[in-house]
Amino acid sequence: MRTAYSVETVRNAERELMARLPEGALMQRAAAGLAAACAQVLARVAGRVYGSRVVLLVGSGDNGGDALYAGARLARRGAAVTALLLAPERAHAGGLAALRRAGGRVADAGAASGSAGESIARADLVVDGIVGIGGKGGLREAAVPLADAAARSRAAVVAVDLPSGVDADTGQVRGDVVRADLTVTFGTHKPGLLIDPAREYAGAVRLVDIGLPLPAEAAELEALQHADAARLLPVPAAESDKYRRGVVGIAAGSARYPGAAVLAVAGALRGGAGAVRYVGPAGDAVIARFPETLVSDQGPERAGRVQAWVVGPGAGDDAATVAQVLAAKVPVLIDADGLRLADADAVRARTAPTLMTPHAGEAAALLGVAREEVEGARLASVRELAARYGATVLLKGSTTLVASAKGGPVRVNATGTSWLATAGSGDVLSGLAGSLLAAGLSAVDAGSVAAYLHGLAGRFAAQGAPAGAHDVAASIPRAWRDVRGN
Ligand SMILES: NC(=O)C1=CN([C@@H]2O[C@H](COP(=O)(O)OP(=O)(O)OC[C@H]3O[C@@H](n4cnc5c(N)ncnc54)[C@H](OP(=O)(O)O)[C@@H]3O)[C@@H](O)[C@H]2O)[C@@H](O)CC1
Ligand SMILES: Nc1ncnc2c1ncn2[C@@H]1O[C@H](COP(=O)(O)OP(=O)(O)O)[C@@H](O)[C@H]1O
Ligand SMILES: [K+]
Repeated sequence: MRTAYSVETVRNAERELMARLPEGALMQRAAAGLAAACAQVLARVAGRVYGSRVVLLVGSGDNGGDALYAGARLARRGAAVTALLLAPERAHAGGLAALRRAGGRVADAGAASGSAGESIARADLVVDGIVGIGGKGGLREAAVPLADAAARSRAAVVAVDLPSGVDADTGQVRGDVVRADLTVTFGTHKPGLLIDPAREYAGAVRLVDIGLPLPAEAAELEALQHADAARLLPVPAAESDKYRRGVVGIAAGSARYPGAAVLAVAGALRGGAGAVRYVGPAGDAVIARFPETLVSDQGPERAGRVQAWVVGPGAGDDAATVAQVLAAKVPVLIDADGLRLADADAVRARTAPTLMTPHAGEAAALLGVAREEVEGARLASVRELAARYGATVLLKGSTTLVASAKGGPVRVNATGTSWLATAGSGDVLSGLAGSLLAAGLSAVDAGSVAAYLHGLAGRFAAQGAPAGAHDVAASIPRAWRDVRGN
């Protein structure tokens, strides 16, 4: 499991560790890891470190200190290193001395603004040490021209700890920020490195272990890795039969949107339940495509036993079906139209697990805010929804988040691809997650494993070219095999 911790937790761990270590030791660990990563980047973009041109953007805190010490290491290996100081009188004194000793140049970024831009334009590598976890808000005015010059330059940009200006704890981006090709982060991932919009500015992320003592239960975010997903996948045993594997009920589709039913069933059939029951007006379309589906034209109450329900994709205005499903004593996944039609009190009153799967627009409607507000503050939004509804909430998007009403770390999924932004792919996800619920996974596990498989399936289906939602569903088995290593 990959984890991310809040700035406050990182600071506490830093204090605890610093008390046991000689002064400056932590920063040296960070700088060593940073310099090694920079050397690899230089080998790629300039052929080698010796003779390459490196510009350090140095703010007034320890983030700038990391950049200066790493710059000193690169200078000792023969790189021409120039540090541009945003606040010369407050730049990290030890780092500055080390850089000078190693033969690096130092300039005042403000006084030399024209030549600062030129050195950035000619650089092979720009190291962004403007601000890290001590930052508030977007970049300050003085730093903006440096970030702009770095964005225009051909140089690779390596961010120290975080791309300067992003919010470490929330992933929010207010105003200007640095766009990095690589972020070298210390001790732990920060939430902003895993959640959009900030994640997008971090580029690839490399974690340098500096020995921070971080308690597992204090994590803000968790991201499943292959081994975690593999452990959670419901795999049938010799004594399994279709009922023991779980039956998932899909109450979806309408005369207007029969395709949503077909796609939800397509996802459900690949999710690990032993059987898929469909109720609703799109039975003919479902059977024509998937003859293995158990189709009923009765409502959910009379459809026969299921271990979990999915309700809502393409449901139109069928509030009665949503209400019937919510009254069921089994886990329920509510998606799409179902989110609009579900009575909030009925959701809160449920005793079996509930998993709601809104995209940002649907989440905004439920919260009564503008869509941009949800997109800019995804972590707070998903937590707020989970608390309001007393349910597990999976917020879809480029980084999908899954929050439990009980609190605890929020799961973040990073397997997706923007090719998944295609009509109907959310229907596939809801069927897939419903199937995992029926197979016995908790709501958080079902949601996060489904997002994990769905993201991988999207990659396999697309491989750099457009794919339809049915292609995504058809690639789910490949995602399973990939996760299980066979
Ligand atoms: N924690 C750890 O374990 C370890 C941490 N380490 C490193 O320390 C870093 C944290 O250092 P830090 O605490 O000195 O804060 P930092 O990020 O340099 O920023 C503070 C400075 O930025 C300024 N500033 C603020 N907002 C700004 C903005 N929007 N735009 C521009 N400037 C802004 C602010 O100015 P002020 O408000 O004081 O005027 C202040 O001077 C951390 O990210 C990591 O790199 C590693 O060395 C080893 C282990
Ligand atoms: N830019 C993106 N990057 C990665 N995944 C995305 C992106 N945009 C959308 N997705 C994923 O695609 C799916 C779209 O679902 P949804 O918005 O419900 O679409 P629909 O209602 O058409 O099925 C979700 O799983 C979402 O997480
Ligand atoms: K930075």
